[in-house]
Amino acid sequence: MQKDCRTVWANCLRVIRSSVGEQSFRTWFEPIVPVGLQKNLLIIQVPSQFFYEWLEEHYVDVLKKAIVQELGSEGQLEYSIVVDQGNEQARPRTVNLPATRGGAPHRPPTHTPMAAQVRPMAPQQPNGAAQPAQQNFAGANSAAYPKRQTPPAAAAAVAAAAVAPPPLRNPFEVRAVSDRSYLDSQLNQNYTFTNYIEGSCNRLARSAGWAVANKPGTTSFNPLMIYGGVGLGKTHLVQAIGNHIKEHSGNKFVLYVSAEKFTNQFIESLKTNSVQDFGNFYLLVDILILDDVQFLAGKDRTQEMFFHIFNHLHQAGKQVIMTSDVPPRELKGFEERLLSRFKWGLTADLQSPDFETRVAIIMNKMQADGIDIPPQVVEYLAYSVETNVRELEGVLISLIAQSSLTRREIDLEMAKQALRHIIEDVEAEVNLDFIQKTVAEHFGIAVDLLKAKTRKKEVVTARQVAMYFAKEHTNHSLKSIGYHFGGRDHSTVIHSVQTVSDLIDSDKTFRTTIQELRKKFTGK
Ligand SMILES: Nc1ncnc2c1ncn2[C@@H]1O[C@H](COP(=O)(O)OP(=O)(O)OP(=O)(O)O)[C@@H](O)[C@H]1O
Repeated sequence: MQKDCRTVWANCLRVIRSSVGEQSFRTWFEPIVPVGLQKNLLIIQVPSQFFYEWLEEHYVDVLKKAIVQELGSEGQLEYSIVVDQGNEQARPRTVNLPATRGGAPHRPPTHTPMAAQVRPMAPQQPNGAAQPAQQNFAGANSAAYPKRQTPPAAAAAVAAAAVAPPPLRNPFEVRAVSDRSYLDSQLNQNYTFTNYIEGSCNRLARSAGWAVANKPGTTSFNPLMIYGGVGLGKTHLVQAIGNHIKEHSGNKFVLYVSAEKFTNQFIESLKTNSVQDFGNFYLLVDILILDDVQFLAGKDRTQEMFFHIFNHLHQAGKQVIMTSDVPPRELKGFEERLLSRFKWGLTADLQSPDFETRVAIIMNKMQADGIDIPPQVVEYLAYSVETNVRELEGVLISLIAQSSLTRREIDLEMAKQALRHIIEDVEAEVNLDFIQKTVAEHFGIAVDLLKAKTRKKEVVTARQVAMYFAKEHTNHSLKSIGYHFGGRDHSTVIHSVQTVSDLIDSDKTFRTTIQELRKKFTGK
C-alpha cells in the first residue's frame, strides 16, 4: 500500500521521540508539518529559517536516522520554510544544506510563502508577519527566566491554587509556562517617557523610541539601535520603551537584558548543557531589549546565538531594541552578518545634553523628590556638569543628602562643595576655583574681581590669563568657563585665550609669567 506523508512523518516522529528529550521533541518536532511525499523524498514544513537552521545544527543525525529507517538508505528530506511575505528584509535566503554526512541525503530547502501554508496553529499577525514557532513554544514546555512576577491581586488566589510554580532556581529551568505573565521583564519602572527630558541631544532617538513603543515590531525601526556615550540616557530610553509597551499592550512579553547578562547566561547554559533551553526561552520574547551590545565584541559563540535569536524574532515581526556606546559601523570584534543586521532598522544617537536640557533634567529630578532649589543653583550645576547626566544626578543626590543631614537649605555654597567632592576626578586637582585663586594671587587682586564687571587693565589681564588656563587645564566648555567668570559669553573666552596666546608669542616678560603660573598647574 502507498504510504502518505503523514504516516511517514508519524513513524519518523516515533523514532525521533525515542532519541530526544520530551522538551526538545515538543519544541522542535511537534511544530513540523509533513507536506509531501514523492517516492523516497519526504517534504516537511518548518516555521522559520531559524527553526530550519536549528534542526540542521542540532538534530540532523536524528532526522537522518528516522528517514533512513522509514524510507530506506535512499530516503531524502526536503525542508519547506515559511516565509514572511510582509517583511522582505526578513526573507530568508536559500540555504544550501551541508553535504550529506552519511545516511539520507538532504535537498536544499524551499521557501513557502506564508499565504500558501495551511497551519491552524500558526496564525498570522495583523501586519502579515509570520508568527511561526513562537506561538507554539509559548504553549509548550519552555525555559523559564529569572524571577516570576507577582500575579495581580485578583488573580493571585486562583493562580496560587491552579498553576503557581515554585520559585525558579535557575534562569533556564525548564518548566511548562503557559502564562507568560509569570516571566519578569527585568524592567525598572522608574524609567518612563514622562521623566525622560527631551532636547536637541536626544530628539531623534526619543521620537523613534516613542514610535516603536506605540507600534512595536511594525515600524521600519526594527531593530532600533540607540548609541551614545556614558551616562547619556540609553538605558533610560530603551527601558521607557519597554515599560510603555508593557503598559499598553499587556500580553506582549518584553524582556530587558544587558549584553553582559545575556553572555553570562549563555555561558552558563553551555556549562549545564542547556543551550537549547536558552534558545527556546529567547524565542518566547515579543520585544527584546539588549543593552550595551558592544559587550558581545569578540565573543563569537554568544554572537552566533544572538544572531539566531535576532533572525527568528525579526522574521516573526518581533521588535528588537539595542543600545551601544558607539555606532554600529564602529563596533569592533563583530561578525559582519550581525553588524549588517544592526543597520537594518534605525540607528539614532544620544549627544550630551545642552544647557537648557540639563536645567530641565535637574528641575525634573528635584520636583520628583519634592525638593526646591534656587534658580541660580540650578544654573550653576547645569553649567558645571556638562557631559554626563549620571554625574549631574550624582551631584543632586549629594546635595539632597547634605541638605537633609545638615538641615540647611540648598544654596550656592553647598552646591560648590558638592561639586568639589564629586567631579574632582574630572578636573583632577586643577579646577576652576584653584585656577582663579592662583592667578588672582599672582596678580595681587581679589578673586571676586575676576568675576566682576570691572575693566581695569590689570584685572582684565588676570581674567584673561585665568580663562586661558581654565581652557587648558579643565574639561569646561567655553560657555561654562564664561559662566564661571561672571556670566561672560563664550566669545569673550575665545578672545581672552587668543589674546593670551598672542602675548606669549610677542612679550617675553608675559611669557615668563605664564611659564611660572603653568608650573603651579602642571607641577613642571
Ligand atoms: N534625557 C534625560 N532625561 C532624564 N533623565 C535622564 C536623561 N538622560 C539620562 N538621564 C538619567 O541619567 C542617568 C544615566 O542614564 P542611563 O543609565 O540611561 O545612561 P546610559 O547611557 O545607559 O549609561 P551607560 O553608558 O553607563 O550604560 C539615569 O538615571 C537617567 O535617568
